[in-house]
Amino acid sequence: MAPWGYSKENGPATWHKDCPIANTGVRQSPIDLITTGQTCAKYDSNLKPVIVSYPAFSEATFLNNGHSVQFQPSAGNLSELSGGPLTKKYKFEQFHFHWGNNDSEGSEHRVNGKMYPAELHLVHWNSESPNFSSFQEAVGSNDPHALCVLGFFLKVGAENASLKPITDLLSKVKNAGSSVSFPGKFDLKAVLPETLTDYYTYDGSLTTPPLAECVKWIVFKEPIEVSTAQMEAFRAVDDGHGKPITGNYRPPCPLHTRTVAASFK
Ligand SMILES: NS(=O)(=O)/N=C1/NCCO1
Ligand SMILES: [Zn+2]
Repeated sequence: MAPWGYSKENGPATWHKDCPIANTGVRQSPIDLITTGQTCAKYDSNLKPVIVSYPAFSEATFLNNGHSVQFQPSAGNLSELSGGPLTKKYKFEQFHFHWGNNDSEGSEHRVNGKMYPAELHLVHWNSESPNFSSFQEAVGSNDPHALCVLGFFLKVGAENASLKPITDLLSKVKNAGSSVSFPGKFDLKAVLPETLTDYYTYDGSLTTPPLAECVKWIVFKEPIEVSTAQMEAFRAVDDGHGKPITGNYRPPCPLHTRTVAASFK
C-alpha cells in the first residue's frame, strides 16, 4: 500500500486506490453534524452518559507516525469504556489528534459546517466480543461496532494543564517515525469534561486507511480548551517529508441513509 497521507499526492482524494471503500462505503467518517433541518441529529432520551474508567497510565509510548501523534499505553492497561449508546465494554487502545495549520480548520467532524482547530480521538475496541481479542483483529472483524472512538473538539483558549504533559512532549517527536516512552503517569480522565452527557453518536468508520466501517462514533458537544502555544506545538511536528503535519483531517463524507442521534436537546 502506497504510504497514505494528507498531501495532494497521497491525501484523502487518493485513498480509494488502495481502499475502494473510501468511495463505495455508505458509512464513512467523518461527517458534518447538522443540528437543524431535515437530516439533523435527533434527540434520543434513552442515551445515557458515557462512562470511562481511565486509571492513570503508567507505561505508554508517544509516537509521531508521520500522519498524527499517538499515545499508546502498554497492552496491560485496564482502562475501559461503557455506557452511552454502547451495550458492551470497550478497552482503550490509543489516543491521537487531528489538527490544521490555522484556527479555522483542523477537526474531522464539523458542526453545521464549522470546523474546530483540532479533534482528539480516543480509540477503543469491544473487549467482550467472542470474535476478536485485539484491536487489530477488531478492525478486520466486519463487526459494525467492533470499535468505539470518542471524539472531542479542541478550541483555542486557556492553556490546558491536563494536556500539557502531551503538548510539551511534541518537540521530542518532531521527526516522523520517532517515539518516546512517556515519562511518568498520564491522567487522561483529567483531560475530559467532568460529565460525558452531551454527545452526538452515529455508525461510521475509521477516518484513516483502511477506513474500516466498524466504528460506533461518539462526538462530544463541549470542546476542550487548549492555548495557542499548545496548538502551535502540534503544527511543528514533521510529516517525514520535511514538512510539518498540518491538515491531517479527512473532509466530511456523505451521510447516505444514516441517522445521527443526540443525547441532548
Ligand atoms: N481517526 S480514526 O478514525 O480514529 N482512525 C484510526 N486509525 C487507527 C485508530 O484510529
Ligand atoms: Zn482520528
